[in-house]
Amino acid sequence: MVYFSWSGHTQTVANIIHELIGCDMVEIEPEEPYSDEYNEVVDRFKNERDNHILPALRTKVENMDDYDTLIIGSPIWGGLLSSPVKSFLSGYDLSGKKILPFCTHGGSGTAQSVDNIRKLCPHAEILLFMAVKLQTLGMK
Ligand SMILES: Cc1cc2nc3c(=O)[nH]c(=O)nc-3n(C[C@H](O)[C@H](O)[C@H](O)COP(=O)(O)O)c2cc1C
Repeated sequence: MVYFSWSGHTQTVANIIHELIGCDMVEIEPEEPYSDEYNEVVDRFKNERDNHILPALRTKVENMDDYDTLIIGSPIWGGLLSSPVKSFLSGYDLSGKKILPFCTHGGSGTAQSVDNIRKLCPHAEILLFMAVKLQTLGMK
């Protein structure tokens, strides 16, 4: 499983899945961390979105060939997959692998994130998608 989480919600869900199934788990970390300030994150995200910027990542999975199934967790940002998860998916050839995506969001559901994954991984098989609303986690 790989996931990115800015404010901890996606990490909470990742931890629950990890506890249930005991898979390998890797957190996607950008080389330049996102600010702790919400407004600054929104500005950076908009710049990345509008200029098609994929942030460089510190995280590398050297043995991707060892896995045939990938669980991918992302917050929804502006109706999209978060930029670091886009970066991650664009960095590997996931052809022939199974992808089980999940997202956390504040109300918009999966929005365009499944389409984002389809475009970035055109030859992967995308299975069940899970969307978790913050309120479900007891968060606001
Ligand atoms: C830059 C940014 C954009 C967001 N855009 C949306 C959105 O379009 N729809 C939505 O439901 N929630 C949106 N949210 C809320 C997050 O999806 C939600 O808080 C998510 O659970 C955060 O996950 P995290 O704590 O793992 O970072 C946005 C949050 C941020 C920081």
